[in-house]
Amino acid sequence: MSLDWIARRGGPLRGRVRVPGDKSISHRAIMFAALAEGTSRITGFLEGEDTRATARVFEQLGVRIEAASPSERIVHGVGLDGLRASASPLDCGNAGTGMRLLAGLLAGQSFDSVLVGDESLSRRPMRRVTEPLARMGARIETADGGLPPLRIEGGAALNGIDFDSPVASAQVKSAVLLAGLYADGRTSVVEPRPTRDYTERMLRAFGADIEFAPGRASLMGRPRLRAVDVHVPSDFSSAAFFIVAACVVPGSDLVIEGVGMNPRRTGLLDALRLMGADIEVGSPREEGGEPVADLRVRASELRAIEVPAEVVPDMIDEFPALFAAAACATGTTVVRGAEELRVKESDRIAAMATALRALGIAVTETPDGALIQGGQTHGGRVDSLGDHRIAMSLAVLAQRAERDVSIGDVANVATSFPGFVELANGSGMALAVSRPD
Ligand SMILES: O=C(O)C1=C[C@@H](OP(=O)(O)O)[C@@H](O)[C@H](O)C1
Ligand SMILES: C=C(OP(=O)(O)O)C(=O)O
Repeated sequence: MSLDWIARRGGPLRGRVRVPGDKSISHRAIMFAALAEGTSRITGFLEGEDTRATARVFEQLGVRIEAASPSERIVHGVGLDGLRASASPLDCGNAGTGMRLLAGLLAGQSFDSVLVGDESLSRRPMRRVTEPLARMGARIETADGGLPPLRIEGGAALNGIDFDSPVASAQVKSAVLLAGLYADGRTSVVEPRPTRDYTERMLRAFGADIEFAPGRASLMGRPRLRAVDVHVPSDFSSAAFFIVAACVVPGSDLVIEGVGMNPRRTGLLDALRLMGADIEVGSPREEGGEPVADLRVRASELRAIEVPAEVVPDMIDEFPALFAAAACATGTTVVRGAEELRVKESDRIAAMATALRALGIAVTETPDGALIQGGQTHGGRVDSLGDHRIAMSLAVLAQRAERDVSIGDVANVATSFPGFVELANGSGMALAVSRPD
């Protein structure tokens, strides 16, 4: 069913909010708990469509998972060799993370599997994982052009490799490491720039023999994984929409509680501070082995910047929100080295450039980024192209628009951020849901 929003200038953002659990950690918690021996309890689990799809896949593979209460899962692990074949294809929905990590994990099984996804996922490149996995001995067939579905042949004998990844991607690194769990010997990955390290941290917590440092990881095959409880912190990428909204809506003073602050995720804070944002990191602490904090954000006048290349992977999912901030800043913000944005749920450079222009903001696209000239946002009709992060970023920008902004095709916000509309309205934004047909 098609779903639109009508967003308009709201009041200042005030009070305290808590956003849902981290998507990357929730996917991995289900996967590693399923492969462990014993029962793991996951709290703070993201009740999003992406992570629920991953849980359903493991149920199809014979793992019993109880939804004890909202945001809680009890996973009855089956051990490294306990998964069973599924008679039907495994549907990863909209989730690149789900499909790419599962490709590595299923390459080491004794049975065949087929991974499918929705229309958006079916357009996303999979050779970046199937090529290194083939070097390990995996047998995976893609559709033409290296696209899903993925047909994975079971029974392949995998060997560990030294993989020099050409792309800074936690999904690629993780796919190789997950296949490495089933490989003979050691599997090592080196990255061109460090990416999020949840796979490494969690595999260690589950008992794997793994060494890692920013930009590199190395694990021994055939470990014995033992159940542990996982607490999932709030997702920095979901907090990002509230951070930017509170920066740009005059008079705002908002606290976002319990936000995951893994340094491989917080590049947006660096970028916004360079732009003159007023963001305080309060009560830094550790929860479930991850740094978390309460962020207090007050409105300020933002200035354009050139986003430093080294923070790009640390804010890869935050660029749509940064584009919204740049549209409200004085001067021209320059983004480079972010070509990965073109292969996300949508081409996020093109999607944001088109939408911003429709709202009166001058944007020049480049192959690996954009130049965004801050200015007054008009009203109008824009399309999120079914991309959750584009939809939420445009809703934030609309808080500074002269007139109503109608945002098309927003249903996929449920993949990463169930309850966004209610939380946004509760904090002071103005967002109404409409069903055009
Ligand atoms: O490993 C992960 O959980 C993710 C890695 C990133 O993708 P890439 O690995 O393609 O950069 C990110 O964009 C995605 O939202 C989640
Ligand atoms: C890119 C994203 O996720 P995935 O790759 O898992 O679809 C995202 O959530 O922004």
